[in-house]
Order: sequence, then C-alpha cells, then structure tokens
Amino acid sequence: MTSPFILINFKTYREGTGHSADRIARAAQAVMEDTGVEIGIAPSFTELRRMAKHYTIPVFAQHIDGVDAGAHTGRIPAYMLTMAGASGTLINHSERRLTLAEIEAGLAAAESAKLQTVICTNNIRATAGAAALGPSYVAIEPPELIGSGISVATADPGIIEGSVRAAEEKNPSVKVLAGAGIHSGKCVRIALDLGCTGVLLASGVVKADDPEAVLRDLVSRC
Ligand SMILES: O=C[C@H](O)COP(=O)(O)O
Repeated sequence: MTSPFILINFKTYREGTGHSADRIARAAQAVMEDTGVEIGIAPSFTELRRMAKHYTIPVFAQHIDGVDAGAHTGRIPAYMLTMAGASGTLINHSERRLTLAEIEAGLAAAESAKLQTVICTNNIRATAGAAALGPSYVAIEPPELIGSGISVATADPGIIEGSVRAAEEKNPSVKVLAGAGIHSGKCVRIALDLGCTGVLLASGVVKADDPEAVLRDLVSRC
C-alpha cells in the first residue's frame, strides 16, 4: 500500500519564502522521517533549487511550461526544473489557469523529464478530463474554498467523492488529492476515506504560527 501524500504549496506567501520556507521544509522533513507519511513541498521557483539541495523530501514546481530550451522569455521548461532538483510539478492551479493545449504540453514535457504531475481541477467534469490525460495525480480544489480556512472535506465532500469516481472511471492509475481549506488530521482522514491518496494544501501550514504542529496533526490520522 502506498503512503498518503501531503503536498504543501508555498504559493507566493512571504511565510513560504527565505528562512520561513526553510522552517516549513525542515518541519516537513522531520515529520516525514518520524511518521513515514510522504510530505512534499511546492516552493516558488526562486526557492526551488535551494530547497531541493538541502532537503530530501519531494520538491515540486508550482507550474511548468511545455516549451523546450530556447527563445522563450519568462517560461519554465521541464529541463530547468529537473536541473534544479524538482521531482514533480503542479499544472493548471486555479491561481495559474491554463488552456487545454497548455495543460497537454506541460504534461508531455513533465512526463518526458520523468517529473511527477499534479493537474489541478475545479469541478468533477474537469477532474474527468484531467484524469483522461493520465497525470500522476489530479487535485480537486473548489476555487471558492481555496485560502478560506473552510475545508473542502467538510464543506463539499461530494466534489471529492465525485472526483474520485470520475478519475477511477477514466483512468484507475491516476491518484486523487483533495485541496482547499485543508488544515487538520480530520480533513485528511475524510479525504482518505473518500478514496483520495492525499491532500494539496497551502495556507493551513504556510501561514501557521507553528507549521510543525500543524503537520503533525495533519498526519495523525493517516
Ligand atoms: O495549492 C493549494 C490550494 O490552492 C489550497 O490552498 P489552501 O490550503 O490555502 O486553501
């Protein structure tokens, strides 16, 4: 049986930058080592290489572009992510929405670089479409709950259940993460009980006074 996966997105929070990013990464590594629950981080591009060098936990990018090396100003190709030490990438986060063509190109680039892929979706139909593309994970996140402190696990368990079912129907090898407002071990337990492999979260850990305490609570019912 595979371990649950908890992926912490640092977004562009100041609390996820510089020394504060280290505080979270250090805590994530300690909790992962103590409990065996897989905990990954998705820091900003400017922190990614440093995070991947200093910590052994999985480090994901927050975005990828389906372009190769060359004349592409301001883009982030797969080879740069692997050179920086990333092991995976988010694709199509609600805060960085992409066209279908861009999602497909980013996914293909990530796969050819052997990066794990998390396509984010905002509803069950989008989950079905994303799962059909065959990423490693689909992360279902109702946009209205993102950053709200109100957990999708309790506010909208139906969207999680429906997404798990949709992914299973389209491609049973695609794992599902639940995200938006996740902040406690209870939220994680509900997501796992609904068939998810884990959770994608940000503010609950990144903005916490004591990120390690939150992380220990998150894994407490895995
Ligand atoms: O990538 C993370 C999600 O957008 C969830 O964010 P949140 O945990 O702050 O609601």
